[in-house]
Amino acid sequence: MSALEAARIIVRADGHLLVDGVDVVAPAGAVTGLIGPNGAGKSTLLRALAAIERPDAGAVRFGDDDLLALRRRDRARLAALVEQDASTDLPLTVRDTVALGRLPHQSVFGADDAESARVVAESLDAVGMASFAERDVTSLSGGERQRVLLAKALAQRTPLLLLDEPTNHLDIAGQLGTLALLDRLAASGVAVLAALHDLTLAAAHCAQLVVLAGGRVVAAGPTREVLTPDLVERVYGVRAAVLENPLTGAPVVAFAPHSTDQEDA
Ligand SMILES: Nc1ncnc2c1ncn2[C@@H]1O[C@H](COP(=O)(O)OP(=O)(O)OP(=O)(O)O)[C@@H](O)[C@H]1O
Repeated sequence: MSALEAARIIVRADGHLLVDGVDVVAPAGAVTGLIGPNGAGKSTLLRALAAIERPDAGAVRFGDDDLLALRRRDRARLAALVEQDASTDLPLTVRDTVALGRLPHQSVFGADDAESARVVAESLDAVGMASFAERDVTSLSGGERQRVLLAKALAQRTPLLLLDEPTNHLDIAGQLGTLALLDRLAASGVAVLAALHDLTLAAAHCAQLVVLAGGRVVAAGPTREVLTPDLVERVYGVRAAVLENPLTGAPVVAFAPHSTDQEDA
């Protein structure tokens, strides 16, 4: 099984250094969390890893493949990116939107239509959107749209899945369902790298974390080692305690409100 291995990634825009020499490893069979404050560079990094916007320097490998050197179609068979709040302005049905994820696998002769239809149906089912298949995608709520975009990435059937805030807009059941789905994909051998804001969700589902701040990796490694009160205070400027979820034993992050921060210190 292959791992995503990105080294010394640099992204500049308009004279600003947005990603500054970042190394990331995301192994197959695990969900790796990418965390960090607003503006840390998470989305920029994910877009660079997927070569949506090519990095100015650095290497992105998946197993034996150099992702930056591959043709777009070949890369799209290896890596899928679910972008944050990606627009779904095309007036397509939900089914046809998800079917776009099959394009990298389709021959010009269209001989795999039945297979594609099956994968699209399975992908919609996996995100609980099967009953929306004929709806116009522009009529969906934010959370429904988010699920459809995830289904489109699932339909790509890639061994590497990159996700930018996949729980955005989702209610708590949707958030837990999405993370459970990522767990299942990882268990089937997929390498999953997900930018997440909710530290408790990240702690419960990610075997390892990469912490980004100011375009740099400030910590990386096994979640229980990385996610400490000190790290949270250093990176987010918020006082925190890492507790144990009484239902699961997983870490739960509790925060001190900003207003009492100084008095209690
Ligand atoms: N063209 C640009 N010129 C200058 N700065 C930019 C440009 N594009 C993005 N940025 C800045 O780069 C930084 C990283 O943005 P990015 O969207 O990658 O952060 P993020 O970690 O995903 O944040 P969030 O958690 O808010 O989604 C931000 O401060 C953003 O304002």
